Amino acid sequence: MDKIANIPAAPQSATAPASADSGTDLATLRAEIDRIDASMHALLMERGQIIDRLVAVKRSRGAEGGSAFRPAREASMMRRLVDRHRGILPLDTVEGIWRVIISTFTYVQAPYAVHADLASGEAAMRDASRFHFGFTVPFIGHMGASGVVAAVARSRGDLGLVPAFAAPSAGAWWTALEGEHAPKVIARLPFVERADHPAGLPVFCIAHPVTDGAVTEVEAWSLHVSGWNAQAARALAPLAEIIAVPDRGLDGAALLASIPVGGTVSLDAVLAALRASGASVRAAALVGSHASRYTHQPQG
Ligand SMILES: O=C(O)C(=O)C[C@]1(C(=O)O)C=C[C@@H](O)C=C1
Repeated sequence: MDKIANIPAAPQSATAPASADSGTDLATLRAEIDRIDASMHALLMERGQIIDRLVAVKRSRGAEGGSAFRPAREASMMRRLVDRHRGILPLDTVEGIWRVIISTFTYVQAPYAVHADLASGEAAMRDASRFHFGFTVPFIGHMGASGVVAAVARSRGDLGLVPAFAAPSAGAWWTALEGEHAPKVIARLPFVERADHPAGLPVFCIAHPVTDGAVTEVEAWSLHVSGWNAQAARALAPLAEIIAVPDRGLDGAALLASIPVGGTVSLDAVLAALRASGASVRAAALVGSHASRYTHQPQG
């Protein structure tokens, strides 16, 4: 390993743009590419050694088993990566490479599977899962969000992916996250959004709650509302992102409300707006949290 890592630095001339008449021949440039590839590979292997040490430190601190996925850390890494990226390599590629690196190093720390709800369309969900978690992590499809939540609940450290929008037949799947020991929303993907994201399906990532490394920039609240009406829906729209499905038992609706923490709108403001529009809130339960949605603004 040390031998491989010991790669001579690039000569200054090699980093300058080459023109056809610069005298630099193809063989020299290919030697540079080989040197860089070997260097990147060595760095990945070195990253693996650091992960070994990180696992030892986590164990010595009594980290519980389960998933090694740390959403706060990953959100911050992905934001920094896309913000510093420059050059001709497409951002989608850079992001995809790092998603595979991080997710696979998460997997080698503690194997996990990704359970995905395919009911709203398999292709986009499969793309999202493979983009964010790579091909080494097993992918298990389910026809419906409730199967995903149940599989995650049964597992030690598996992740679940459910569309983060009102999917026609999904029902109020988030109510299964209400119990104290139930899985919770721990992330919303993609970490970095943009209009033409190659795996841009918005998904909630569900897992047994992480005690360290959780991110609470946006809270996900399950609300049971009776007297749900069009005025209530209009009143909430500017306050919070809402998924609402009819709840016939209550003559109302079950809502999943995503409310930014420390912002201008609080849960109380959402509840007050519901009451002011004639609805009444029967129950409210925190069913998880995730990082703020982060939109990448392309340079230039
Ligand atoms: O930082 C950690 O706790 C890690 O486990 C390392 C690492 C990574 O490969 O960079 C892997 C998994 C986590 O989700 C975050 C980051």
